[in-house]
Amino acid sequence: MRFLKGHGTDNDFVILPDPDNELDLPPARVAAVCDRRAGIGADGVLHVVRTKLSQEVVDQADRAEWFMDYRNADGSIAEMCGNGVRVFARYLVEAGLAEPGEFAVATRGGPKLVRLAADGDVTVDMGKPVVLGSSTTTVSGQEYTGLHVDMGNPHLACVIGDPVAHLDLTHQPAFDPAVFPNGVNIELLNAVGTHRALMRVYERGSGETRSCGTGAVATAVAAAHLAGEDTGTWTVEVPGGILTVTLDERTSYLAGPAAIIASGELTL
Ligand SMILES: N[C@@H](CCC[C@H](N)C(=O)O)C(=O)O
Repeated sequence: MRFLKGHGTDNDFVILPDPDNELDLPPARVAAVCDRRAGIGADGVLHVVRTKLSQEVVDQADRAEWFMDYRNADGSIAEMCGNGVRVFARYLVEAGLAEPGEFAVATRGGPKLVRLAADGDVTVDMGKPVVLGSSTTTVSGQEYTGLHVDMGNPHLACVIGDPVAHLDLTHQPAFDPAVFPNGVNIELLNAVGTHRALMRVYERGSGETRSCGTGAVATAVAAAHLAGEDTGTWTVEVPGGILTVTLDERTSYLAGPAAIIASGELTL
């Protein structure tokens, strides 16, 4: 079957076009595709399906023609992926499946409005982040406290004093399963200067990745909280590049580059 490969600030995805929702994608198959040695290699899969043909999101069919059925690298299902939806939008336009400009994409976290700019950036309206309190994580024996932020998917965003560049994120950081029964994406960040943060992330279902869009918004929320602010624009620097997050009274926006870099045939 045909596949494409794309990324947004090095958060990389295998795109599987399947308009009629005919593909069987058990976790082991997704994990095989995402394997960086024996497969194509990716942080996740963007399964492209017509919204009206997916029972899960058929109620969004009047808003969005296409459903981003997102899977993590281990094959688990996630509600939302901020970089994924930006790459998904880029794919739809390049494939002639959507008109350039503004349109909605169906996700398990609800329909997301995306906008493609002439400079190559893709912006997505991520909705209003929901802060649900605080919790802790432990990385290499060091405990950090952060904000529990719901972006459709769960996040724990911790502003820390230690330089994020020095953290060892090769292992799953510990977290409280009573707070996060379905797992959590963990962002560690340094707030630097005005409205700028350096972020690293350990993603649920994928391990450390070089970027995470929902995580960048959670990071901006945590940095804003630290500064005693609710609104504004934050630059979030991740190992894979730079994302821009805007928080306003009603919603949040995530902006950054998104590219399709390869296509081919895959033997599943
Ligand atoms: N990289 C994504 C988030 C992907 C899903 C996440 N791992 C989860 O399980 O919630 C992003 O850009 O937001």
